[in-house]
Amino acid sequence: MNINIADTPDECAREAADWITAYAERVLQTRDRFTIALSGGSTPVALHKLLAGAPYRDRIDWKRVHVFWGDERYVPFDDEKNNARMGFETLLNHVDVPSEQIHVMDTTLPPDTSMADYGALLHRYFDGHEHTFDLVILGMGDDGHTLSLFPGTEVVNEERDWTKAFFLPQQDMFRLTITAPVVNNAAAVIFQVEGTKKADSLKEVLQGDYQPDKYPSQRIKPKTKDFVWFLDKAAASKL
Ligand SMILES: O=C1O[C@H](COP(=O)(O)O)[C@@H](O)[C@H](O)[C@H]1O
Repeated sequence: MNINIADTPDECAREAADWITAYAERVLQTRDRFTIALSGGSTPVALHKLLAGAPYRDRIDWKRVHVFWGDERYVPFDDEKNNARMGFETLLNHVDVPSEQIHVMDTTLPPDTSMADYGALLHRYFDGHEHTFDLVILGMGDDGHTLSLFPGTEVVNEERDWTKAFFLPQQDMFRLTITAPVVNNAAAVIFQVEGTKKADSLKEVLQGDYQPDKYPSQRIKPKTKDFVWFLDKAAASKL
């Protein structure tokens, strides 16, 4: 695991964009496709916008990229809280990924059906392969959640199923998510975490006792050496 600390959120996004671009170029030299899981929330916006513009956009062969999401809020696609909508507006509307290679978590189906379908899709893509995704991009909430693995929820401890849907009472909504086993078998994983409000949880996640029910990001322990935390100084201030 590597920890990269940038002075500002903009620098943090730029360093993550540099890393992702170099890594995607490297993977596509020897393989015909690049599979990536995007995160939601607000942190990835700056990163996406960088990847969608020069010089990054032109260094990645987007026609060979297959896009997935790590998690979704169960709201319609055009709702401002929808993670996939954000991914399209900030990145996918500006690069050349074939539409059949973009796999949103469907919020028009019942939540369990949507996640059963998504799990089946992931198994079709990755069964028989050494790794799952080539890259999973993760964020972390102020409370230490990642994906839709929230403190105190059963899904944090999921060992078998690759996807889950569940109702999150504190947000009064269903959540759709991939689970720790699929992330921990990815070829590369990065976290992007910014801001003072995340500093306390981040310290616990990285340096505290192992308490994944309280700090679900601790469940992410990929086998790969390509595991990088991109932090800004504010998020890293308590380390
Ligand atoms: O709800 C979510 O929150 C986390 C963190 O979001 P941020 O706004 O603090 O960057 C995000 O990683 C996750 O995908 C999203 O669904």
